[in-house]
Amino acid sequence: MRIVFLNPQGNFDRTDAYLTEHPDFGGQLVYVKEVALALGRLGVDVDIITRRIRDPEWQGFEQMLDDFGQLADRVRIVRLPCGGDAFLAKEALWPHLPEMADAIADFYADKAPDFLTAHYADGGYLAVLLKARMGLGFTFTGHSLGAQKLDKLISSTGKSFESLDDRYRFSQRIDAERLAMADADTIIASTSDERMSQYGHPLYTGAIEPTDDRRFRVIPPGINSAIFHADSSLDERETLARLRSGVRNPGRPHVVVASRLDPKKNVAGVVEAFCRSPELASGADLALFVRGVDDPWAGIEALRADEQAVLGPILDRIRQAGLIERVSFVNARSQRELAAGYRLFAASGSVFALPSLFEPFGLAPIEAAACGLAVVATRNGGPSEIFAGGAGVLMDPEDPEDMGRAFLEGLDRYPQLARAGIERVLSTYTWDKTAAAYLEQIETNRGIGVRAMEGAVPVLDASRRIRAYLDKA
Ligand SMILES: O=c1ccn([C@@H]2O[C@H](COP(=O)(O)OP(=O)(O)O[C@H]3O[C@H](CO)[C@@H](O)[C@H](O)[C@H]3O)[C@@H](O)[C@H]2O)c(=O)[nH]1
Ligand SMILES: O=P(O)(O)OC[C@H]1O[C@](O)(CO)[C@@H](O)[C@@H]1O
Repeated sequence: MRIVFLNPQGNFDRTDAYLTEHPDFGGQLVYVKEVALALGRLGVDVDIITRRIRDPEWQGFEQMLDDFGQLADRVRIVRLPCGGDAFLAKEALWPHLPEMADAIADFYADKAPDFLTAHYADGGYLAVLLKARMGLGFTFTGHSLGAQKLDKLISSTGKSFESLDDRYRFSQRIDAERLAMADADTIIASTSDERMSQYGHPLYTGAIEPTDDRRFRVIPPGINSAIFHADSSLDERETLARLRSGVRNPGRPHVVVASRLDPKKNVAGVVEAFCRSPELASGADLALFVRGVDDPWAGIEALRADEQAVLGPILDRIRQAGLIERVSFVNARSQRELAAGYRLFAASGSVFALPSLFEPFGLAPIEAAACGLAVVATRNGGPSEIFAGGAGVLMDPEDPEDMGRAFLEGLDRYPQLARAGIERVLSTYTWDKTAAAYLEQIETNRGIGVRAMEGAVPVLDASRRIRAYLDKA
């Protein structure tokens, strides 16, 4: 059997060269790669279809056919044209997806694959186009849906829909999501909370009914336990020395943050909570993993403009609070270094903070928990289900007082939380389980036959629907 993963946004290479360096290279990439590799281990042939990029700034994505090396001989990376050679942000891909659908149909002209799995709104839209054209069934995994992002950006920035739409293309994204939800054979959600609350958003009414059991399958993602584990005995001395060199007070417990510098990840919220709580600042230091710069106090020009726009005010706030000596910056260059850094901080009883305004699932906190950190996470989204029953502490990411309280509780109860977190992650979140569940679902779907598509694929434009929703709200 050959299963295709549709993830047009680009990237995928043997060395994970740009993981988390660009805003479009995050957890979804890790997810697609890990599930694809795990399906390969189950004996399935897998193609990850993605954008071909020929850009001197983003080298390594030029070849059409590639793979992940000897350990994954069943998994191919297939890079096809979509909107020219230059790297493009995901929001710029919409007009080019029909071109990519043509290229995919040509690529499989001699032998069609057996099933598609589509990722994010853009992969979902591609699947809708391919199903109409090639009669292939598909699963849709949203990863993150536009409606929640729109809500949070409107409430946190006060910007108009028009200006946000201009930047984030919600009109295209939300329509693409609606089409993918309506047309998918199965929608894969990471948690029941994601299924009910995210797919239940009023902007998806009419496209999907979240209580319809026939349309959903909840499949939790996983962690790579060869990387994220609590055994520090194998960590390389040089890596540890480099990571430790950025830490001002290595023996103290820390509040650790490792998120992309994206406003919705709300790193500034943790900094605000830390600066406001003398009790917290007297009991712990703050450690911020910021990839791409060793010492931000010496300058942040190496970061992209949008990252500088997030980090600049954070530095100002720390300076203004007189807490420079209490904040460490760590530059982890890969997931292996990130995991070694987590273990370093776990040794001093530290907590991992996930302060996102909204987090659809959250691989970062389960990876941190597997390395022995106690988790304090946003109550908005997946973490409320992942860490239910006391495996972590939940907080309101928009309330610095509540965040301060949650961090103190996490530090105070470190031994118990760290133990409960590891148990929860190891018993529930493995990529092999994720892949086995995908395979089972795909085999079931193939047995049933492909759901018929109703009507033609319309032009993507949800702007009237979104305006009507916002007027009502
Ligand atoms: O310096 C770093 C920091 C992070 N990471 C990795 O980046 C990923 C981040 O993933 P996640 O915490 O899940 O966040 P997003 O990148 O925002 O991923 C999206 O997609 C994920 C998979 O569906 C969901 O879990 C998220 O909620 C959703 O926002 C993790 O695997 C990290 O190990 C690195 O490799 N290096
Ligand atoms: O902020 P958004 O657009 O909801 O994006 C979240 C998505 O962004 C990415 O980080 C990059 O596309 C994905 O990994 C994730 O699914």
